[in-house]
Amino acid sequence: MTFSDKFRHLLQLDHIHRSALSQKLLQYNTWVVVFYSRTDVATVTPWLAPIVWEGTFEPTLIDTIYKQQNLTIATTVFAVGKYVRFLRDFLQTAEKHYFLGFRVHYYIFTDQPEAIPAVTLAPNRTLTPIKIPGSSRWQEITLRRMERLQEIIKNRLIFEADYIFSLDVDSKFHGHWGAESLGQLVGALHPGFYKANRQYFPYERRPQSQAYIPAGEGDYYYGGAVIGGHLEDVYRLAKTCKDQLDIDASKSIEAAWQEESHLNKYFLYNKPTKVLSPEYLWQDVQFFKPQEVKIIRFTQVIKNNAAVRPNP
Ligand SMILES: CC(=O)N[C@H]1[C@@H](OP(=O)(O)OP(=O)(O)OC[C@H]2O[C@@H](n3ccc(=O)[nH]c3=O)[C@H](O)[C@@H]2O)O[C@H](CO)[C@H](O)[C@@H]1O
Ligand SMILES: [Mn+2]
Repeated sequence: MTFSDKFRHLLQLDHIHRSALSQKLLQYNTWVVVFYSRTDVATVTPWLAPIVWEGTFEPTLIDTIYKQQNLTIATTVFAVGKYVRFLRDFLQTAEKHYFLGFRVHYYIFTDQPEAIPAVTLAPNRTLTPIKIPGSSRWQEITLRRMERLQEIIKNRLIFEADYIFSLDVDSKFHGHWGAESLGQLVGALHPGFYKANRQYFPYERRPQSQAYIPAGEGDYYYGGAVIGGHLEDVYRLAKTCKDQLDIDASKSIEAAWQEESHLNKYFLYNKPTKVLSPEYLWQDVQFFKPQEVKIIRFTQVIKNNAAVRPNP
């Protein structure tokens, strides 16, 4: 193909994409787009990453744009021991709200593949069970996710997906979660601390830990239940956190909130390019819904820790 052939080909492609898009893009009023904003919450970080709140974006528009790219969203979920009981609700509600119309590939890490419920998935959506050993400590299960995550991205997902989300299984979807959440590196504001002064963030405060964040530092407190982004970026995050967790383990120190503490340390020095508001990480225990939260999209269900965890 000569240069001019290639150029003509690109122009044709561009034309096809534009005409396919234009119909859908015209489906809403332009004034809505021009005035889309919120004044009651911060919608951008000091490093100009969007903070995704309801009312700051047009879901159909964003989904339409990203659908042109024919993306696959890998979604990794751990369900070890008694946590397999959360899978049915997680999957059933994900099929109602999560990346509808996109190719989604769930990877379920579990010690009991036979206990994965048969949930009907929409076309273009698949589920792969991955057998891993159980553990007698819940802390070990949650922090080992980083190791598994970097392994599976390197060995498998780079061939199978474009973006990844790692999500807690003790959760349910209640509202739209689509392409507005995509970005190079994505974190979610923990619902318990998004209005707190950073001196109250439960960062790891012991200098002996690799997750240590000194007083007077820190942007936000991110929840460990939602991590997302491009495969390469999440690989770097998972690999770094795994290495830091190993160093801590060799000194017999476990950070205050296990991998969540290391995640917060990582995000302090590697800023997310997009931040999800607590709409994307709510907790049913917080039954009071403040005014700024217009919609709850994904929430941690109430669980009896003593009944589901292998240890206190
Ligand atoms: C809302 C939020 O940000 N939650 C974080 C928080 O507590 P959580 O109370 O949400 O932690 P959790 O008990 O839900 O454990 C995190 C996840 O590990 C998996 N799991 C855990 C135990 C088990 O026996 N089997 C099993 O499969 C499962 O996918 C679960 O969703 O702190 C944890 C680390 O301490 C994680 O960072 C969680 O993401
Ligand atoms: Mn959880």
